Amino acid sequence: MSGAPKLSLRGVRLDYRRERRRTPALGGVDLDVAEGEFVALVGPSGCGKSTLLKIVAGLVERTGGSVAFDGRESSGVPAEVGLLFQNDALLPWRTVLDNVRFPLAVRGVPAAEQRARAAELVELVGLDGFGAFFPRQLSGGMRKRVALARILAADPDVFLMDEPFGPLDAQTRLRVSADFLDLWETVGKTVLFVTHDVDEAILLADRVVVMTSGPGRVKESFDVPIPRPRAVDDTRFTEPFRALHRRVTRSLRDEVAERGSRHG
Ligand SMILES: Nc1ncnc2c1ncn2[C@@H]1O[C@H](COP(=O)(O)OP(=O)(O)OP(=O)(O)O)[C@@H](O)[C@H]1O
Repeated sequence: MSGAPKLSLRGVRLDYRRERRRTPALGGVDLDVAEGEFVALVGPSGCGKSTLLKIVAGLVERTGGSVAFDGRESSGVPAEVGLLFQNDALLPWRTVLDNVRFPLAVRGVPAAEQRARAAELVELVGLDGFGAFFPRQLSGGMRKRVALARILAADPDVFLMDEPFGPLDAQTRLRVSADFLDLWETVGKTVLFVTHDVDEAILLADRVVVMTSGPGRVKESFDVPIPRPRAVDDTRFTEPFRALHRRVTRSLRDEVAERGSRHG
């Protein structure tokens, strides 16, 4: 092992072309994520969080800078990543089990093994008994769980998550986040997680990175001093949580205020 970070971004820039003008969306992002680290990215709306994730996923081509996994520069779609975006992207014509085993089939895992592993994962995410259901027969929270099981089946080195629990109602969101936290604490994979919810960022992450208003750059990084395993329900009422929440919120608020005065 090179000792390089699992994921390393240097000077990542992106300009969108809009009405023949170049609009900078990312203004040079530097960020390292260590192996097994969970980093939450927060920032003002439109600062380029989703764009950054898409660049790491190879879905959007950067205008400048570099993206490296384990010290190796990446271009195109990297094999290392698994995506979980707001849209759960389940295949509607496949059952829960068949959705979950899809990445295993793509990898050429023998059919019996696919079925056994998919059943195990479906149980792990709390959907035992729903394997033969189709996505349309499930609630939003259940579909998220299927998407989680599928990304666990794919077993990528780096999870890229863009407000994955965003569309859920508050209660379901809390439950799915708590379950995801349990799962993550077992698998310990590297995660880059975009959210606009400071509570969620602190509850889940090892580190919360605040971005500037667009064109986005890294503004500040806060270590989360809350031991694991964390109980989502209790953690929010602890003093370390509240103290960090204040600091992150202030950092974000200053950013929105600065943008207001720049544009005002
Ligand atoms: N396909 C596109 N073409 C042109 N401009 C785009 C495109 N996608 C995003 N943008 C612009 O790039 C900037 C960053 O967008 P992005 O969606 O990455 O921000 P975000 O921080 O994820 O926002 P939010 O928190 O509101 O989801 C915005 O100003 C947006 O209008």
